[in-house]
Amino acid sequence: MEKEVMSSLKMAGNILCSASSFIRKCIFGVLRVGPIPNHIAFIMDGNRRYAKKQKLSHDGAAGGGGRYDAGFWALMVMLLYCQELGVKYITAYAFSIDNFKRKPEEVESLMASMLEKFHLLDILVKRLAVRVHFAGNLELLSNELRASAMELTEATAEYSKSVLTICIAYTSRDEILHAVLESCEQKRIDLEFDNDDDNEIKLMKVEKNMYMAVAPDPDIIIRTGGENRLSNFLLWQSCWSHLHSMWVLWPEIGVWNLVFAILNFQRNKTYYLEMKKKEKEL
Ligand SMILES: CC(C)=CCC/C(C)=C/CC/C(C)=C/COP(=O)(O)OP(=O)(O)O
Repeated sequence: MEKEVMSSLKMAGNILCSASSFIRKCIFGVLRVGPIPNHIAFIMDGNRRYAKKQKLSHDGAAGGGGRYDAGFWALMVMLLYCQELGVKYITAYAFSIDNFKRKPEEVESLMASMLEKFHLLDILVKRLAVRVHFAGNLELLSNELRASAMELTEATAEYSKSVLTICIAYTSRDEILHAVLESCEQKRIDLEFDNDDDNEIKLMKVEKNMYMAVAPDPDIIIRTGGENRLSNFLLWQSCWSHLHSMWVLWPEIGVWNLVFAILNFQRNKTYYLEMKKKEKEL
């Protein structure tokens, strides 16, 4: 009897699974009629609130890193959906320089959790042909974590199906400062800069020194957790991005949230293009 119940349950599960993947494929097909973003960036907010809700360790004590497990898997699921949709670039704000100001035991457990996740990523991204890139001031990380990040970057350098950029020890102001200082240094040794360049060319040369230079500007920035701020994330790159904030906590983000964000982007883009066209006609 128990065996029969189990096999019926399994069968029901399979039917549900294939039905939901069929529905997802249909919805994605409809989405593809409109413009599909080339780059989506995520501000993954709400991990601690989720841990609290689930009564997971959220006080930074031993094992506190476990609270980011669900968040990590949510990112992997988003990566899969983006691949299926044809979104090539995915960027995740994993740890800001300001996060170093959290309680030391919390920072420590988060860093230990990151290291564990990098090992997992190493297996997952190779299967999915994803190139991993790290954006941020990696000098601020422990030697072990930095070495692991660099290994992952090198090991996936040849993949090109998608590009996953993990912003770690990152703030946008730090990135801009870094790019400007690098550019000044290049100008000092007269490497690339020409005083007669027009501003567009100068901007491009500064942009080349950004941590995010591997990716085009994001089309959509999705922030979970209900806040509407950019919190020092991609300030330079977001000047034409569609900002989409949602109340859902990051580990709870699902396919419908992504679909809704893309639909909003498509509506916004059509509106923006129409405005531009009208501007030209005037
Ligand atoms: C390898 C890799 C990319 C791993 C990703 C792991 C992950 C989900 C990191 C998020 C880290 C973080 C500080 C999120 C903000 O939520 P919060 O802690 O501020 O939560 P709150 O908004 O509820 O306070």
